Formats: sequence, C-alpha cells, structure tokens
Amino acid sequence: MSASIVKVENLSHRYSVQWAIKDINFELTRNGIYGLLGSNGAGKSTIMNIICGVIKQTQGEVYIQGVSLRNEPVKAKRHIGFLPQQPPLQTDLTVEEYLRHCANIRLMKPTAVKPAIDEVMSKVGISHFSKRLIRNLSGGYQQRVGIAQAIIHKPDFVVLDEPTNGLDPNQILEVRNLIREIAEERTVVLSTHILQEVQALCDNIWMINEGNVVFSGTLDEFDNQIMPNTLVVSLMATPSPDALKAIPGVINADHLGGTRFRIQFSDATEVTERIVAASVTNNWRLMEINLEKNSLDTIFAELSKKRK
Ligand SMILES: Nc1ncnc2c1ncn2[C@@H]1O[C@H](COP(=O)(O)OP(=O)(O)OP(=O)(O)O)[C@@H](O)[C@H]1O
Repeated sequence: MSASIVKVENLSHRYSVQWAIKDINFELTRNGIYGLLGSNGAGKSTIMNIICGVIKQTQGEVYIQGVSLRNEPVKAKRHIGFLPQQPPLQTDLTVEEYLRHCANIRLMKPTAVKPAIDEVMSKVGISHFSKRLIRNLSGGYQQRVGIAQAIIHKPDFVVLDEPTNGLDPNQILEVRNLIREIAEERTVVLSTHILQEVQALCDNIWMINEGNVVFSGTLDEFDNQIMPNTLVVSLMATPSPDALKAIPGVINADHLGGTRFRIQFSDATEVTERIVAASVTNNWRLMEINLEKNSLDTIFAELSKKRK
C-alpha cells in the first residue's frame, strides 16, 4: 500500500452554532491534482484552512505525512504549502525580498534560502521580475508569486484555494499549466466553484455541498454522474406528453408550453434517434432537439439527493 500523504478523519467544524463542514474523511496517497468542488459557502475554504493549519477544527484529525496537525503543527506544516483565496502578498516588497521573507517564515536554513529563491522563481517563470515591486506585476504574475511562496520550502503537499479566480483567460491557462507542472512532483489539492476547472486539471474530485461530501471519485466517474439526461424538443404538431412517454428510453415528458417539451431519458444516443423516427412516423414536425447541459446547481442537487 502507498504511504499516506494526507489523512483527514471525521473532520467537522463550526464557527458558531451551525456546522460549516460535517464528518469529512479522505486519504491522499499519490501525487497529482485533487479537486475540491463546491458552490459558494459549501465549506471549501473551511476544509482548506483546517488542513493547512490556519484554523483549528472543532472535531476530527488531520495527519500530514503521518504527523498530527493538531499535536505537532510546526512539524506537520513543514510538509504543507498554501495559497489562500487572497494571496498573502506584501506588495511593497520586490519579488525576491518577499520570497526571502517567506523562506524565513518557513524556518528554512539560511544557506538554503538563496538557491531556493532562484529555483522557485525559475520554476514559476518570474526570474525576470525578481527586482520588481509586487504591486507593479499583473494579476497573473502576482498569482505566480503566490504559488512560489507556497512551494519555496519544497512541501510534498500543496493547497490552492481558487487559484485562477480573477484572472483573464490567458492568465488562467498559464496558471493551470504551472499547477500541472508543480503537481508532477507533489500532491496538490485545489478548490474551485468552476466545473471546467476541475475537468481541465484534476485526476480526482470531491464535491461538497452544505459541508458534506456528496461525491468522491475519478474524473471519469464524475463525468458519468453529470451526463445530461434531458432534451428539449419542439414539435409543431404538439403531441400529448403520453405519446412521447411511450417512446422506449423516455422516462418523462413535460409540456413547456407552445410546441416545446422537456424529455427526460435514460440513454441519449438511442433516444434521440427514436424521437426523430417517431416524429417522422407520426408527422409531429420536429423543429428543434437539444441536449440540456446540467448546471452545477442541478448536479449538486442531484448528487445531494443520491446521498440522502
Ligand atoms: N469566520 C466565519 N465565521 C462564521 N461563519 C463562517 C466563517 N467562515 C465561513 N463561515 C460559514 O461557513 C460556511 C462555509 O464557508 P466556506 O468559506 O468554507 O465556504 P466556501 O465553499 O469556501 O465558499 P466560498 O467559495 O464562498 O469561499 C458558510 O456558511 C460560511 O458562511
């Protein structure tokens, strides 16, 4: 069996009366990118802040490389790099000065600091801006500095909270490539509320809703869960919903008004052909047939229902 990099046991937290997260369990044993997907307020930042030792959990345990974050926080934190949602940048320092400050906070050996700064600046592609004040960098480059401070002490475990938030499309692609690179040699957990982000980056996913894990598995397993299962069709002859329900593979048909129907089905490829064929046979005069994409909210609702 592979060694445990991160283990989270029965993690629950409440800020005041209500539980923000409830009974979260997982174990990470491999390098790669793990995605934590949840809508705003689902509990992502709470989990990230706890597993990085920023806030102390109400209940449960977190182990990093087998070290208890509760009992030996300094030792455990040597293995952790964290980029919070608001990068902790000191914008009046130059990139190099700031990274030196971060290396000192991380209690790195004085002789190791300069080589580590040079290595990390090269890794994230900011060597040419080493003497520039951080406040004069673009958002994308500031985010690179944020990632640099998270990995300067060579942690095995890196947590990135919404790392592409607020970036433009080009910067998003660049930061995603950088995340892929840093995940080649370590375990990365990243949180996001953007479905495409986990689909673009992650090997494994947890989805959380209202503080509970409603899905955990591989990207393929996740994609199977979120396959669209409704079609909208427009039929000029407006048949009865019962006539549509009689088509094999159609689970339900709702009249949306006018000539339009929403059809729930069990298998997209076959049912589309059957609807087209039935329309020809019955002269329903098909004008439109569209697969409906599930919104993230629908997926959360579906997965939450399945879990209950
Ligand atoms: N410091 C706090 N005090 C009280 N309640 C809090 C605090 N921080 C978060 N919460 C509550 O805990 C719940 C989970 O919040 P959390 O910030 O972890 O969610 P999130 O998934 O990270 O959302 P977002 O993407 O909006 O940051 C929410 O109901 C939130 O209002």
